Amino acid sequence: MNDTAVFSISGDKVALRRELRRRRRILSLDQQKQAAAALCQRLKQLPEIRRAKRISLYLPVNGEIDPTHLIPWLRQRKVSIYLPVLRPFSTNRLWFVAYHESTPMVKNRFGIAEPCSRFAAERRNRMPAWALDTLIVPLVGFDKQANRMGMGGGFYDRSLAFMRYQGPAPTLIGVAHACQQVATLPVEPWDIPLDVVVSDTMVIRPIKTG
Ligand SMILES: Nc1nc2c(c(=O)[nH]1)N(C=O)[C@@H](CNc1ccc(C(=O)N[C@@H](CCC(=O)O)C(=O)O)cc1)CN2
Ligand SMILES: Nc1ncnc2c1ncn2[C@@H]1O[C@H](COP(=O)(O)OP(=O)(O)OP(=O)(O)O)[C@@H](O)[C@H]1O
Repeated sequence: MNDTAVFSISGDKVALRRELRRRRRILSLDQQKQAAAALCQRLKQLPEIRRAKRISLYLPVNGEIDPTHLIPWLRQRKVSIYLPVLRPFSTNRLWFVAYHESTPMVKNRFGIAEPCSRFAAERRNRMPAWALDTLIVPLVGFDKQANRMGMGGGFYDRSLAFMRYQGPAPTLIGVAHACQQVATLPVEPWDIPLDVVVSDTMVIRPIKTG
């Protein structure tokens, strides 16, 4: 199962990322659908989701596990939903922009749908990350300590760097397919730790030390 341990020992993040992205991309439509349903079942049970009033999630691409089944449920519960938007004039940082039924959408430079720039530019349509209750973060890989690997742009790490300091902080929930688990991932100094990882088959919380 964890046949990629060899990659993490060698520290070859680029090769590991490529392999993990391949794994999720080759899942069949049926496997994708089942995984999304199982993921959302688990997410709905989590206290960090049930008590949240402001949540960010993402629109999946290229085999990413799909958290959007949560949307009707969240809307029913009057939870405000936000999407990550590539922040203009800023290196690899995100804005979190309101996602209503009527939010005008465009594709960003990675081909991911996001609220259009005119909508996102209006401050009233955005929420600073510290004011969100919970972020659902897309993972490329994770390990049993809930360490994460993302797309490699450092978007989430940069946008959440404020969490190193005292102050209000959202709960971070990483999500991925079970096949994206590896034995151990290298932890980088800039990595912001997740509170929990949820896949279609399990919920992993890091063992707290210190
Ligand atoms: N669905 C989704 N939305 C998201 C993220 C994500 O991981 N998933 N992000 C999380 O950070 C941000 C976008 N980050 C990204 C970082 C790198 C690449 C990337 O490397 N894409 C190409 C390169 C193609 C190109 O340059 O056009 C690739 O897939 O090889 C894509 C998105 C914000 N929105
Ligand atoms: N707070 C930060 N300030 C400046 N650079 C950062 C910060 N966080 C991460 N980076 C840079 O971003 C790059 C990508 O980091 P990494 O490989 O950990 O991405 P990732 O965590 O997989 O991506 P993402 O956060 O988008 O999911 C690294 O070169 C790193 O130096």
